[in-house]
Amino acid sequence: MIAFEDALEHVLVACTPLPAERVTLAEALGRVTAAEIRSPVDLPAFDNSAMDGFALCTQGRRIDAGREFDVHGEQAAGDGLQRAAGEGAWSIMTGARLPDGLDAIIPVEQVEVLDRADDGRVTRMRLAAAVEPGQHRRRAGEDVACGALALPAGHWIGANEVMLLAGLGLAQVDVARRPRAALLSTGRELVDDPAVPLQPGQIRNSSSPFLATRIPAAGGEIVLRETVPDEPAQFSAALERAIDAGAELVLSTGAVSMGRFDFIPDVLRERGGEIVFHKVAMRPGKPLLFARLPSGALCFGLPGNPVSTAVGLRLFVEPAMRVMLGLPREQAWRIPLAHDVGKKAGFRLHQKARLKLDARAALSVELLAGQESFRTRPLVESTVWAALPAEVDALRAGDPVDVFPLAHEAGVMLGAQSK
Ligand SMILES: Nc1nc2c(c(=O)[nH]1)N[C@H]1C(S)=C(S)[C@@H](COP(=O)(O)OP(=O)(O)OC[C@H]3O[C@@H](n4cnc5c(N)ncnc54)[C@H](O)[C@@H]3O)O[C@H]1N2
Ligand code: MOO
Repeated sequence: MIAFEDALEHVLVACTPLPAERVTLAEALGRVTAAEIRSPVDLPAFDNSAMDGFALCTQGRRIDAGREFDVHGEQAAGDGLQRAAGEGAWSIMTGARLPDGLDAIIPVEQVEVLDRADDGRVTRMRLAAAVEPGQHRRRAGEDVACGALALPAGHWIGANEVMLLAGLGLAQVDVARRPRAALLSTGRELVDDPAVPLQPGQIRNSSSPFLATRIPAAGGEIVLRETVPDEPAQFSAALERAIDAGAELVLSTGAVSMGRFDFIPDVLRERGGEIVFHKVAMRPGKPLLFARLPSGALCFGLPGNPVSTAVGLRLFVEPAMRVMLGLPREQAWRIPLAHDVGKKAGFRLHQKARLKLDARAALSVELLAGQESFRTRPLVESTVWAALPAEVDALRAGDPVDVFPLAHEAGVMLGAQSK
């Protein structure tokens, strides 16, 4: 049995970053930048107004309240080049290009209208407040200057990144290719089709839909998904189909423990696989197996209990995917325990947990009731995994523990994702 930290290290060193591919911006959500992206343009592209109001030329000096101006023109968002001549003001809308020669905007609420044309346009106004040079002007390139870093390499692309890249007019992005994963559920008790009634002793396959949901969300692509009975020959054939489908990650569930039908290690060895480790000093998920096939594919034998499968995915497979995607190594959050905990020394525990705020808004982590690995209901109350170190046999309220968000990509929200 290997320590969790050593096991994870074995997994991380076995992974290599994947090559880049070019995708459209519409396809870029949930991908990772393969190279830094520098802005090809100034954003905003031109000096423009932050307010609906009147644009003026201050000539670098404050203009006092009370001054009166003729209004010479009107500039709305979308209007093109205009040159302001003379002393006058221009009516201007938010986002409109500043006419050349003008540098400051006074909001419409801060003027007194003195005269209007027949069509309602203001033709003369008085300042009801002073105007500072450059006020309410948004300068070209003030958000992102041409040539400046828009996104670093190894950066997860979420909705905010899509907004930025769309604003820069980038139609395509170079991203890391998605790791290709095969999902092989083992167990003759499993029924995939919810329309098929269960026979005595059968259960629904809940882990396969879970993995099929998480893998694409985590940045991967599923190239094969099968359920095989407890037959080594059938598992071996499914493994071959996985390799033929180009799988770089093979995730199996079940059949890695001590039972008579726990054939995964033998089949992997028969196929020339190297078992890197089998059994980790952790709970749940102790029987976890990690192997490398001659094709280079990495095999994760996830233990069958659904929560063990989820822990194996989150704490081993997702970190592996991060290396393949070129993301930086994850750093656990350190959060104080909300209460005392007793445990047996020797095993690291990954506990269903949730973050909470006390009356003074201090953050702590609370372990949920129902930690057994067959209990899936508490997972829907959980927001994080809390890791209790192997060596300790008790922890006190307030002791900081490692905490992982349920999804690795959710760590983006704490700003930990950029190199
Ligand atoms: N004598 C021992 N027995 C067990 C040990 C042990 O050390 N000694 N370890 C236990 C632990 S820990 C776990 S975890 C399980 C892991 O067993 P396997 O990986 O071999 O998984 P199975 O036996 O095939 O299944 C375990 C359990 O999970 C259910 N299952 C399996 N696949 C699915 C699925 N896709 N969806 C929903 N549920 C699934 C399966 O029906 C079993 O109930 O072994 C312990 N035993
Ligand atoms: O992984 Mo096992 O769940 O520790 O029951």
